[in-house]
Amino acid sequence: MEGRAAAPAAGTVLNALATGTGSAFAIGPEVTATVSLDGESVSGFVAGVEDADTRLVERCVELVTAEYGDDQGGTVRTDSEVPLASGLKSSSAAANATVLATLSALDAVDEVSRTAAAKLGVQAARDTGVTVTGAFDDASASMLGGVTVTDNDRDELLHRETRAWDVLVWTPPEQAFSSDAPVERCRQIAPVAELVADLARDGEFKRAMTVNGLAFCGALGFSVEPMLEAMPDVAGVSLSGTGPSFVAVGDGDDLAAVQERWDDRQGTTLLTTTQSEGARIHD
Ligand SMILES: Nc1ncnc2c1ncn2[C@@H]1O[C@H](COP(=O)(O)OP(=O)(O)O)[C@@H](O)[C@H]1O
Ligand SMILES: O=C(O)C1=C[C@@H](OP(=O)(O)O)[C@@H](O)[C@H](O)C1
Repeated sequence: MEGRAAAPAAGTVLNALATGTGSAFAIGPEVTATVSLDGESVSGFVAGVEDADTRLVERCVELVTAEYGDDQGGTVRTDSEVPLASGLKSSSAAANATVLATLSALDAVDEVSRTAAAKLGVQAARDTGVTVTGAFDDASASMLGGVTVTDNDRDELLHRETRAWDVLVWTPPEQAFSSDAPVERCRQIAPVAELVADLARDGEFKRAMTVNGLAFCGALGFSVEPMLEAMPDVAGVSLSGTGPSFVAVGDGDDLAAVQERWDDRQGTTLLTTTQSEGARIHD
């Protein structure tokens, strides 16, 4: 009994740590999960990462086999095109891919809606402490594709649209785990987050993410310089999640100008696009 599925990474429009309302958009790079249900306990592996914390994906397999199978164990392996803990929602993508791969291994894909599958991944993230709010914003964007706005306190989808943007990502050579984020400092910028949520619900995603980025750089102690370097050329740029990556959206020519500046920084830049199809199961 084997299943494989892939789910896209995502960038941030609104970080949910201030108010519980969040917004994110799916992007090209993916996390692929391969699940084999051939044992009693569940063991996880992350390709290329020796000491990775595999509890999230192991918990995803446990939750799915408990609800839709017979508590089977086995192995889950993830292959990620984005670095872990860099603000690009690898945790949500890994959880979504693992939930779908496990459902596929059980031949139970048609029994579960995509939204319900994303919520199982959110539950696994809460159970293993890798999230603050549950991050249904990131999970829904990765599972459904497009741009989503969610209430993470109720795990409710408030709004979803698709956008065809080019996307530039800069990832510095550091990690920032969301579970270590200074939540109280984020709550102090709640009035700004409410304004960003209003813009996002109206589909004004670019302006929303730029206001989000300026506010969350302040709350989380990141420099706003990468944003200032992008703002002459693009309307949408933000710190992604709790960092350290930044994302800028627009069209290719404008992003090329930003990429030249961000290429002078340490780390890597990646030019990709928005992704509107969401997670997919491999045959
Ligand atoms: N590809 C992956 N495979 C398995 N677990 C993963 C993967 N990516 C992330 N995770 C889990 O998520 C945690 C990082 O989550 P988080 O700090 O929210 O970062 P991100 O912004 O990348 O989602 C990791 O410590 C690990 O438990
Ligand atoms: O743990 C959480 O509840 C969240 C973590 C952040 O994302 P990252 O995991 O990318 O830092 C944030 O953007 C999201 O809205 C909520």
